[in-house]
Order: sequence, then structure tokens, then C-alpha cells
Amino acid sequence: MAKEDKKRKVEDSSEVVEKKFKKEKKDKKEKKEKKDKKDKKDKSEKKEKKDKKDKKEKKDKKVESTESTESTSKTSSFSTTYVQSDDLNNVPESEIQDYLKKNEVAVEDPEKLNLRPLLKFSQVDLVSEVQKAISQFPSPTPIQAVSWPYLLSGKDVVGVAETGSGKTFAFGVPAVNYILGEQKKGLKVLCLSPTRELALQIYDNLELLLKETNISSVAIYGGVSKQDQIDKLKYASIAVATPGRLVDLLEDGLVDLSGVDYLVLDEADRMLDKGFEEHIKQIIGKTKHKSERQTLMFTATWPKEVRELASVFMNDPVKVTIGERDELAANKRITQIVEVIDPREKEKKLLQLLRKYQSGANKNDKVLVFALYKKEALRVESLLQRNGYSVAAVHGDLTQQQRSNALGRFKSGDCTLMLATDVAARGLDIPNVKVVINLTFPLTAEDYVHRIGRTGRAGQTGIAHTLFTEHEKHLSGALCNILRGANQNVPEELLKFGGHTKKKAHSAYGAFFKDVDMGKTAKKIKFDD
Ligand SMILES: Nc1ncnc2c1ncn2[C@@H]1O[C@H](COP(=O)(O)OP(=O)(O)OP(=O)(O)O)[C@@H](O)[C@H]1O
Repeated sequence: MAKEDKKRKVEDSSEVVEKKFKKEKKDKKEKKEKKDKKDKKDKSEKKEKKDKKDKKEKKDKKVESTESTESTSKTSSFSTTYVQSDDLNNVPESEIQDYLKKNEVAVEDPEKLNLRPLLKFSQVDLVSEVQKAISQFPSPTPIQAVSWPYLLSGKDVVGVAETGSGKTFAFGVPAVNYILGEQKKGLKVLCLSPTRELALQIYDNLELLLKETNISSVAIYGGVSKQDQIDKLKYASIAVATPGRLVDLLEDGLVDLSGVDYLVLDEADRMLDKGFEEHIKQIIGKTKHKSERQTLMFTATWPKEVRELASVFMNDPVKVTIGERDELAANKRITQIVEVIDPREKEKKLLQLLRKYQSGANKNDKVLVFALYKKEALRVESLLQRNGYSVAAVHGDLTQQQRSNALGRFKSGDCTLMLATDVAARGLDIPNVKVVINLTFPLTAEDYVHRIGRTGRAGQTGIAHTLFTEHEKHLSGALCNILRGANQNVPEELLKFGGHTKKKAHSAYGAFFKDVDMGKTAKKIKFDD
């Protein structure tokens, strides 16, 4: 019995052991399966993450395909040490907040540096030649006040501020200040601009800052001989260029951009749209890598369509916005009048408007008339001449010499009437333009904001008178928004076309709109080489 018991016990225990063993095995198997499952999941998650990362890297690389692959730390001399002055430190915080509020300043500052705006020129330590050149002005404009501390700290900046608000010196002063503090020779600063006239204007402004220095600069643009530009490039530290001519010189091996570590895209949204994208990539790829370069983009209009592309060329930029600029906004000092008329009445109406705006005490007021296409400009030019007007014309069919002469006559006041296409819409700073007349509405609402921005500059007021016809009805919604945003009257006749903006269907926002008949004339505007 005892033996049997013992046997049973042994059997029992062996059964238990076996059971236990089986259970352990089962547990192990389950555990392993679980682990495998988890590993598999982790692996696939990791792979997904890696794929995503690779994809992003590839995409970034694709866009910046020609960027050099040199070292990654931002070590060049532009990483200067900006120190907030005691004078600025001592300003009560409430005063700073009042300034930011009054000027509708918004700053997106990824590193949370919270640099204070410069309320006076004396609150910043600039190289004496630069300090002297800007002392002609009473104080920095808001875009200068807010962006200089970041630019002088070596940060990338996107600056969005209304037309005529001093953006040229906002990027020009830190650029010249950098060059003057720089020991090495060679081309270091490059400013890109969409039109020849604007490139020349930026160049003239920089020359004012360089007047009392031994630094040379050069303007590179098409329509004139290359040789003079090539000669000047040998000594220049700063170049202002239109993309087409610059690419021309690059392809011929006549310009070396490998030392450029301060890069400005003026009218940045235009520079990044489809018309210029390829040239811009080609040029930027020849400058220093973005990790060693300070990249600046300044503009009055900053549509969503170009923001992603912009970020590819920049290192976590600080974004400085003056005014409510998330919506497309016009300068509020400009009185905007919009008249809806029959397209056949346009030219008769133009003559009436000129009589109205250039009469009596205002007879010498400067008036700028915009047409849409060269052909139209030529026709209207002869209409005006037939009616006894002396008119300065600026459009793409004229030689550069003719364009420069016309602009010069209008700037100096020798001729008080200028007729232009959109080559003159952006950036041109012409003193005392009292009235802008849009004889034909431009292709985009952005262009409208730039065109009317030729008046009401540097704190002055101005009038923009727009003739609107049914041919442009697809832009009525965008125009209504701009008028409302600047507290202007929205005419009933315009509302009849519809007060809502249509969606844009193509990233070349300047040229294509969804469900919209752009008419026979809707071709892309060609800008300059
Ligand atoms: N701190 C300042 N105080 C007063 N006027 C200034 C100051 N800085 C620049 N200006 C003047 O303001 C005018 C407009 O400046 P600028 O041409 O730079 O405008 P902008 O913002 O680039 O305009 P746009 O968007 O049309 O290109 C110029 O005549 C310039 O000399």
C-alpha cells in the first residue's frame, strides 16, 4: 500500500511536474508570441518612423538639392553677439508692451529670446558709418526696431510689413554692419529682387549706407552689358541681383557665391513662386549651406503657398509681423476707391480721373497708372499722348535704358504721370506719389496690395482709384476682404459679384485660380532677368 501510495505520489508529482512543465512551456510560448508580436509592432513602427524621416530628409534634400554639404555648425562671423543696451534694459516693460501693441507687432521667436524692440537708434551699437547714415531719420520704423536685434544676433528672419515701411533698411543696415565688422574679403552678402528697377533701388539704398566706407557693392540685372558687372564683382562684398542675370553669370562661371553667408530675398513671396523657383534654388545652392548662412525674407504679402518652401532654406526663422498681416492687408493710410464700370468705358474714365486728380492746387501731383499687359500699356500711352499728356512709361517692351529714364523722370518730378505694368508694382519707392490708378485690375489680390502701396509711403497718405470690371469678378471676394480689412468703403456693385474669395488651386498662386475663367489674357506675368 505504502509502495502504491508512494508510486501514486511519484506519479502525481510527475504529473504535476509534467503539468507544470507544460504550463511553463505554454506560458513561455505565449510570452514569446507576445514578445514577437510586440517586436514586430515596434519594428514596423520604427520602420514607419524611419521611412517618414527618410522621406522628409529626401524631400528637404530635393528642394535644397544643390545646397553644399559642408559643416553643420553656424560658426561664421555673422553669429555676432548682440547685447541689449542698458538704455533699452532700463525701459519699463509697460512701455515696451505699449509699443508692441500700438504698432501691431507679432513675433514668433522659436528660441524665446524675447529681444526688445529698439525704440531709438541710440539703443543699438552699430558701426559708426552705419549709425551716421541712418541718423537722417528720427527713429527706427517698427519693422527695423523689431527685426534688428534678431538680425544682429545672427538669426534667420522672415519680416512681413506693409508697403513703404522701411524694409530695405531693415535688412540693409544689419547687412552693412556685418560687412564692416568682417575681416575677410570677397562676396558675402547677396540680396535677390524680382525686378531690375527694384534691384537698382536696393543697391542705391545700400550705397547710401556705404558712402563713407571702402566697401564696394554691385547691382546685377539684365538688359545692360555684363562686363561692367563682372568687373565690379571682383571687388564687391555685397551684390544685389535679379535671378535671371545672376544665373547667367553663374553658368558662365563668372561669379562665385561660395562665400555668401548673408542672403536676402526681398519681395520674398514673389521670389519663391513658380516663376523664379528654379533660379532661386540654383542660386541658393551655390551659397554657403543654410547652417552657415543667415537667411532673410522680407515682404509685404506672405501667402501660405510659399511658406513651406521658404522654411526649407531657413533655420528656424524668427517671424516678425507688423500689422494684421495674416490676412492679405493693405496700408491703412491709403484711401481706396473702387468703381465698377463697363470695360468699354475704361479709357474715357481714365481721362476723367486724370483731369480730377491733376487739377487746381493738385495739378502737379504725381499719378501712377497701372495697366496689365505691355500691349495695353502701349495703347494707353499713345491715348495719353494724343490727349496732350507727357507720360513716362515703364513696361517690359522697353529697353532698360528707356525704363530707367522714365522712372528717373517720374521720380524727380520732371514728369508727373507714369504708366506702368506690374514690373513697377513691387517695392519701388517713388517719392510723393499721390494717386495710383488701376486701369486694369492685376492678376492677383497680392499684386493689388503691392500696386497701391506705391502711394502712402513712409507715413504719408495716398489715394488708390481702381476701375473694376466683370472680367475680374473672380477677384471681387479677395478685394472686398482687403477693403474691409483697411476700413474702406465696399461698393454695392462689387458685392454683387460675390464677397467670398475663391480657393486657389495651384501653388503658383499668382497665376491660377480654381473654377475661374481668367479670360483670354490670363498669362503669367514675366518678371525680370
Ligand atoms: N527709420 C526710418 N524713418 C523714416 N523713413 C524711413 C526709415 N527707414 C526708411 N525710411 C524711408 O521709407 C521709405 C520706404 O522704405 P522702403 O522702400 O524700404 O519700403 P518697403 O517696406 O521696402 O516697401 P515695399 O514693400 O513697397 O518694398 C524710403 O523712402 C526710406 O528711405
